[in-house]
This record gives sequence, C-alpha cells and structure tokens, in this order.
Amino acid sequence: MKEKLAVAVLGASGRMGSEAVAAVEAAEDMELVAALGRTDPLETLVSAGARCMVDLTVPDSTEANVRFAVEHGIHAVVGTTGWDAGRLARLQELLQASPGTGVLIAPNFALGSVLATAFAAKAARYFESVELIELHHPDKVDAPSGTAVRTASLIAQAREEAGVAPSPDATTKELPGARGAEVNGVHVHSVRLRGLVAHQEVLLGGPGEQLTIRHDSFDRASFMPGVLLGLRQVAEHPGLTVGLDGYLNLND
Ligand SMILES: NC(=O)C1=CN([C@@H]2O[C@H](COP(=O)(O)OP(=O)(O)OC[C@H]3O[C@@H](n4cnc5c(N)ncnc54)[C@H](OP(=O)(O)O)[C@@H]3O)[C@@H](O)[C@H]2O)C=CC1
Ligand SMILES: O=C(O)C1=N[C@H](C(=O)O)C[C@H](O)C1
Repeated sequence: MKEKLAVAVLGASGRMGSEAVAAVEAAEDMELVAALGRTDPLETLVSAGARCMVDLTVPDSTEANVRFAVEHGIHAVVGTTGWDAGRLARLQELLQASPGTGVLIAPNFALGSVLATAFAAKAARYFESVELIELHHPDKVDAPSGTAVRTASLIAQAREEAGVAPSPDATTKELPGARGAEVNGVHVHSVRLRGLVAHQEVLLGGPGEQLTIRHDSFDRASFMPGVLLGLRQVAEHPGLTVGLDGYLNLND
C-alpha cells in the first residue's frame, strides 16, 4: 500500500484551519501528523515527521512559518494572505538553497474563484473600464483581499501587455477612500458584511455594455478540494508557484 502523505496544519483552530484539519483527516491518502496553533512550536513540524504543511494563519506569521518549513525541506501550501512582492522575493531566494522543496502560495483555493480570476484577466484587454468589488465576512483582518490583489495584478498585467489605456475616471473631488484602493492602477472596493463568506465581482465596462464576472464562496467547504489538490501536488512542483492555476492546465 502507498505511504500516506504526512500533513501538518498551521492555524488549526481557525475558520479555515479547522476545515482543513477535517478535510485532511477525511482524505484516505493523507495522515494528519500535527495541528498547530499560535502558541505551538514550529519544531513540532519536524518531530511529527510532516512532509507537507498547509499554512492558514495570519499575515503577520505566515512568512516565518514558511521560512521554517523550507529550511527543513517541508513542502508548503499557503492560503494565508499578505504575500507582497518583497515577501515573495525573499522566499524565492530562500528556495534557491532548497531546490527540491515546493511552495504554493494560493490566494484562493476555490476552483470557481481561480477560474473567475483567469477569465477576468483574459477579458480585461477588451474593455475600456475595469473595477473590482470584493465582499467578505467582517472578521477578516486584511483589505483588499488577497484574491482581489491577485486578480487586479493579473488584470493590470494583461492590459499593459495589450497596450490598453488606464480606465477613464474624471473624479477630481472625493472623500478619502470613495474610489477604493488602487492595485496596479485597478480600483478595488472592499465590503465587510455579517453573513458573507468570500465573494468577488469584476466589472468590465465598454460603450453600452458591461460584463460582470462574479464568484461566491458560500461555505469554506469550497476551499477544501483546492487545499487537498495543493497538498497532493506541491512536492511535484519544486520552487515557488503563485496561484492554484499553476497546478491546473487552464490553457488545455
Ligand atoms: N487561500 C484561500 O482560499 C483562503 C485564504 N484565507 C486566508 O487564510 C487566513 C486565515 O483565515 P481564517 O481561517 O479566516 O482566520 P482565523 O483568524 O479564523 O484563523 C487564523 C488562525 O491562525 C492562528 N494563528 C495565528 N498565528 C499563528 C501562528 N504563528 N502559528 C499557528 N497558528 C497561528 C490563530 O490563532 P489565534 O486564534 O490564537 O490567534 C487562528 O486560529 C487569512 O489570511 C485568510 O485571508 C481564508 C479563506 C480562504
Ligand atoms: O479571509 C478570508 O475569508 C478569505 N481570504 C482570502 C483572500 O483574502 O482572498 C481568500 C478568500 O477570499 C477568503
């Protein structure tokens, strides 16, 4: 019989972490060897024999967690937000010293969200205007969401490569924040509302028409197939991968 994949979950008692613990325990090809909270030492990953870890903690701790994993040759699947360009560059450098180790930074594990982002990036060059609205539960600590930052960045890159002008905007008077945050020139509006889980709309506007690309996660169960897929594949993808789309053959 094939050996089970030894998995550790960091942030195990959080909203996502507790779902991930249950998903790993239910997966026949995986064994949960450690479930860590804020006060547990990272050395547990080594003593428990973890081959892969999934980080579902907080933006303040994720970089140190992943650094520890890479330094100990433990593959990392990361759902936690806060991975800006500086952090990614430091991680790339670290991975050079551990070329067999894989790290997946996945701003969103939901397949529908990954597809929505890819569709939005594809559509972005054909429309004069584009803005994003992301809507989340009010216990979320970061804004805009990691998914929105990733989507806006890919949209901006696609528009730049196609030579599309910035979205028109005649605003000269505004209350601070009225036009949202700007991510690489794309306006992103963040809503925090009790009852929501994780939702995003990309609004694309052209003369006389609008295309809206919307994704809704109504339940954190939506993220678990992506978490498990990431854990199963991360060892086969040494180095850094940003976005679950890197493990999906979306262009086939
Ligand atoms: N990629 C994706 O698809 C998704 C990503 N996310 C992201 O995942 C992250 C977690 O979200 P969510 O579960 O809602 O947040 P929660 O606040 O519910 O959970 C975070 C957990 O991490 C724990 N924690 C904090 N620091 C550490 C540490 N150093 N080591 C281990 N555990 C630690 C916290 O413990 P304590 O309570 O003691 O502080 C808490 O239990 C966020 O960044 C969120 O944006 C969320 C959903 C989907
Ligand atoms: O905090 C959340 O809940 C979520 N965080 C991720 C993000 O910031 O994009 C993924 C999803 O939107 C849920």
